[in-house]
Amino acid sequence: MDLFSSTDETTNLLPQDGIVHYYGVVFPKTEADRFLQYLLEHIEWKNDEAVIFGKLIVTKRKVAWYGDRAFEYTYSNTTKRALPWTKELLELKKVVETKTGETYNSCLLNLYHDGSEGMAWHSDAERDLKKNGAIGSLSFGSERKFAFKHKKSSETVSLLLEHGSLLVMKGETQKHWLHRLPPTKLSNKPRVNLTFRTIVE
Ligand SMILES: O=C(O)CCC(=O)C(=O)O
Ligand SMILES: [Fe+2]
Repeated sequence: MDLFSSTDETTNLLPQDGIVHYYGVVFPKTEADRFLQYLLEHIEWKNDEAVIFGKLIVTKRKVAWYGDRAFEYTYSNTTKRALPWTKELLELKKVVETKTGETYNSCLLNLYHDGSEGMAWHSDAERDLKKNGAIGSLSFGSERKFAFKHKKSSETVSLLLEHGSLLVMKGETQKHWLHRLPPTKLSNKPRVNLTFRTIVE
């Protein structure tokens, strides 16, 4: 047995101040291909908007938000309302809940059309999110690098998020670490990411 395999769910990728587990590929290729196609075609993709220094910024990356109820969720100074789950999203949620041993009541989806689109350093610790709640992240499509940076020491940890893979961030990860999806010249294909979260009211 490979003792330090990154797909071993007991291996914490962070050296301290948080917990990140990479489960590797959790869907067979044909199933992952089918989910990618479904997500590209049937999710209600919208341009992501942010208000930065009072200016409205519209990103190329597209987003969608689904949940148990029509939750309102605020980030980057804009408010979004969750859509009701689809059958397929509930199927994916079930897989993430079973594998991670956690429950979730909402999901933020991101569509990166190609490697020119990414997401800048941030942490997911908005007011609406459960404090230290687990975030389960599924990736479909183009394989992309994902990186963590410690807020104080600037230490970084990075990994590749494969087609059909699962990652979980939990404990104090959001409090102490930033994460990002760097843009890359290595990809000209789309990627869809789903982050399952817990919203508190
Ligand atoms: O695309 C990813 O893998 C990460 C997305 C992310 O960090 C987020 O939605 O907050
Ligand atoms: Fe994030």
